[in-house]
Amino acid sequence: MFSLLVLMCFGEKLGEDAIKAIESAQRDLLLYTSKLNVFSFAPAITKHLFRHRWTTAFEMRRRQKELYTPLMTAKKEHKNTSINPSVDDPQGDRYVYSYLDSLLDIKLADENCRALTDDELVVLCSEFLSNGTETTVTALEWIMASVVKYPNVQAKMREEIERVAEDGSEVIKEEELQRMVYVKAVVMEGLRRHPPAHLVLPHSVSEEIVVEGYVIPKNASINFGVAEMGWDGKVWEKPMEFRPERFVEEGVDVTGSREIKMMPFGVGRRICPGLGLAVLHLEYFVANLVREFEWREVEGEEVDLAVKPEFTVVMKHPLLVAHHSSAMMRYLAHDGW
Ligand code: HEM
Repeated sequence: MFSLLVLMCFGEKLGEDAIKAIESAQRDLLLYTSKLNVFSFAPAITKHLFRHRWTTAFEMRRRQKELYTPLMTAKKEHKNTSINPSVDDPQGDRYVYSYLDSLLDIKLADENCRALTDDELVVLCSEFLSNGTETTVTALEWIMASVVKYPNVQAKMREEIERVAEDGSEVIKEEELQRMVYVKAVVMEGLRRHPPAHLVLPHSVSEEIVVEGYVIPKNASINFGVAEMGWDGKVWEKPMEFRPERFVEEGVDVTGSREIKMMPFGVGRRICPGLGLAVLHLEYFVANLVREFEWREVEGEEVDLAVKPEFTVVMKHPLLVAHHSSAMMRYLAHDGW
């Protein structure tokens, strides 16, 4: 998943070592972020009181910039030379149009049409990589945990996949996914029951407002209990049960434009810009994993749904599973094993 996002971000296929270095710098900074919350309170003072934290974070960002700079420079050079990807790169595996290309095209209209600075590019690419991978990987782990814990759900998914996907094809195609109603419902139920983010990013109130008798003053920082919304017994029947059928029967709007029953991606102006990509990745990985393998609990290692808050809310005990090739299982079943 990380390699895929690095390709989408920088538009270059990097070697394993380069990807590992970017991933490690990214993860160190991400895990350190919780230590930086102290700076939201009286930063002029806390910056001195917690000087060590400040310099450590600064050093981590410097390391990241060191890794990104050659990639940014190469991209700028490509843009300045008139490379025609279809001629210079007929296989299309060197010059992929990327997130960085779109950032380099930006001109800030209210700041004399200036381009983004290198520091701004580093922060935005870093945000893209961490927001785009940690969340999706966490969601995938939780969904697969439910697939293992509820064999009836897994069997129903496999039946749908075998019915819809073309026989003998290497992977399930995007247009086939669109016809897999139950796979989509499993992904939605996973995001409702185990949203990777239990809160959204902090939002600020632009005008004083009264909500159900509570005054929320202008400029207050507010947040929303995303997980609790998805578990609300007044809205969801038996909310703690993992029952994808509820989405087959009713469907749901996760963008908040029609209703807000769950909001794993936030809603409104600051809704997650990666929503479409994340849902596509989740459906794609879950469907292909279930098509290729049968997933079971390891004997004596029951799937444990305890949570641990990190950058996202992850499984406290990472998923440990046994898997067997589906083709092999069909062969053994056919031979009466
Ligand atoms: C299952 C996967 C994902 C979940 C659950 C998720 C969830 C969220 C949430 C809750 C927010 C905060 C919204 C708010 O503050 O109102 C957010 C913001 C964001 N997400 Fe995602 N996200 C996912 C995948 C992705 C992907 C794949 C990308 C990019 C490739 C991405 C990029 C971002 C960015 C850049 C922001 C910040 C937007 C802003 O500051 O306005 N996310 N995401």
